[in-house]
Amino acid sequence: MSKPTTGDFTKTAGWLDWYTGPSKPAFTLPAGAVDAHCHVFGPGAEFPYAPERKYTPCDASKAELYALRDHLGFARNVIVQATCHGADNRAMVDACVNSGGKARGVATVRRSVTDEEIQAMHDAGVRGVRFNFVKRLVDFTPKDELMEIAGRIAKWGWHVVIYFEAVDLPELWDFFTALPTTVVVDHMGRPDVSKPIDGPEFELFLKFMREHGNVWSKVSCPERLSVTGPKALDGERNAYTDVIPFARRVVEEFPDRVLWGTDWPHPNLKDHMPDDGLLVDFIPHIAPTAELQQKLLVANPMRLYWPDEVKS
Ligand SMILES: O=C(O)c1cc(C(=O)O)oc(=O)c1
Repeated sequence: MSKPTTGDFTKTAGWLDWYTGPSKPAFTLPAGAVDAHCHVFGPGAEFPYAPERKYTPCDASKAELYALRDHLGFARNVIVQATCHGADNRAMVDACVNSGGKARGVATVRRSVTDEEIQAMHDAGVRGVRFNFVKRLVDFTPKDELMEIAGRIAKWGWHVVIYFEAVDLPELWDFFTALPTTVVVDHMGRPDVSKPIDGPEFELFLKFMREHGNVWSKVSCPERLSVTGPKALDGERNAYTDVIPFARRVVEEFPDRVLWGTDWPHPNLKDHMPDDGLLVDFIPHIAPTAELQQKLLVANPMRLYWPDEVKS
């Protein structure tokens, strides 16, 4: 792949561009595998970044995303609205519409969104909204506004994707458990993997899933969560070993409510940019059997995003 462009925007200082030469995974993805968490950025010249954004990325276009999908062996993508586009969903919607039915989307909307706009996004392939509670990424939105949005999108059968950090779960608990839809947690609720897996923080996350059958989790982003590495670079096929017990625990306890995604183009990484092929090789460490892999990569995302294509 060629080097990422940036258009007229100036990238955030220290920005790490996505990796242009991903390896072929050694792990063969099951047929029909879905990369259930990835983004597009711009291109800024066509889809400008939002004025309220907290970072300015390099561009990551739909064509580059489709090329990565094919290279890694995925059949489909779920494209999650990135915060650098605010509530302007045009880049994400454009990437869904032009995918030939191979992409679904998750949008960010404000209270002012109209039913007609929701319907148009639904027709384009959007199936959820994202509520973000990570303070470095977004300004605060009142919970009553979010609850109103959740109530409205439920009519389209959409779900709510939530992004938060583990330390904030106690404070957000009552709001999350009151949501009326399926709720999908980004990146396992960002556990601190240097803390014990049986400690109170991760235990609270497991209790959240255990006591609420509508809560799903993405077991993604080991490259963000890992403290000890090793990094998914230079052929390393045993990367991010400190994240494995956490992700595997979630996959094994809740095999029917987990999703996996590359998180390409990996916004805001500070330390290194992983080789996406080696990230795919992380999957069998957290989903060690063919049955778990089939659920994580095919059956679960198909049930949530392409239910019409699932034989009952
Ligand atoms: O941790 C992050 O920085 C991050 C940012 C975004 C976004 O800006 O939308 O999405 C993610 O999945 C992760």
